[in-house]
Amino acid sequence: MRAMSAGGCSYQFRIALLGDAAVGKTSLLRRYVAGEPGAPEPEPEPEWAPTVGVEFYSRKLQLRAGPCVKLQLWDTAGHERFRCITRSFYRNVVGVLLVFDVTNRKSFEHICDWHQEVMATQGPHKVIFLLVGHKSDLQSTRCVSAQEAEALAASLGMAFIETSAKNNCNVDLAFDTLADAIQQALEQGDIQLQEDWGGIRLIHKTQVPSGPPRKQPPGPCQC
Ligand SMILES: Nc1nc2c(ncn2[C@@H]2O[C@H](COP(=O)(O)OP(=O)(O)OP(=O)(O)O)[C@@H](O)[C@H]2O)c(=O)[nH]1
Repeated sequence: MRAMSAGGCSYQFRIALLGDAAVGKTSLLRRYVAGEPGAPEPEPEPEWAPTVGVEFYSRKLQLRAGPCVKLQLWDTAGHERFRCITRSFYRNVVGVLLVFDVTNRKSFEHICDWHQEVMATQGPHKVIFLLVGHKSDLQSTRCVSAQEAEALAASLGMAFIETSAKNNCNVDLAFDTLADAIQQALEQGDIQLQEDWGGIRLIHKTQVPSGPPRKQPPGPCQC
């Protein structure tokens, strides 16, 4: 199925960011949301405060394949004490960014546990994952190489991207890549729209051709 719309969005994709506490999930999301054309000036960076439960963000995105989608973005707390709250959200997402900090080996080692958590609670719907190695600006204290992260991503059947909220490196690329993969899975029938599932929602049914697809991104930065 393929729906298109003139001005509004065709679909809403619900996406969650998961990973250990303090890996940078909130910073990555805030950077992404602040990058939307016409978005208000970002608030000054607050002192670091852990996320409590789940916080919600959204951004519109013109997909490479044509349609405009609304991404509903769920920022989950990484701390164990919020796990029973965050776990209840996994069933209703179509995409997950699994985030670790390239300077924190434990956060990388816990990626399989995060993946397993989602797989165990996801229900009948397919979830598209992306592995994100965050804080790539901190090269001198890095302790997870891109090669090992790529190998892990390949073994789990997902792509891998390194990002930095501080340098604004690959932030848009990470979300674009995940959204494009979801759209592709939808077009190929690997994911289906279902009334009782909030992972993907059809929000415009008008069959009016959409505008031109967005320009190709310049490619990943090498930070
Ligand atoms: N150097 C560097 N620091 C970052 C980056 N992104 C986030 N940080 C810092 O990492 C710390 C944790 O960031 P958060 O975004 O709050 O982490 P989180 O994963 O949302 O944490 P929880 O809400 O506890 O799960 C903060 O001090 C941020 O300033 C980055 O790209 N580079």
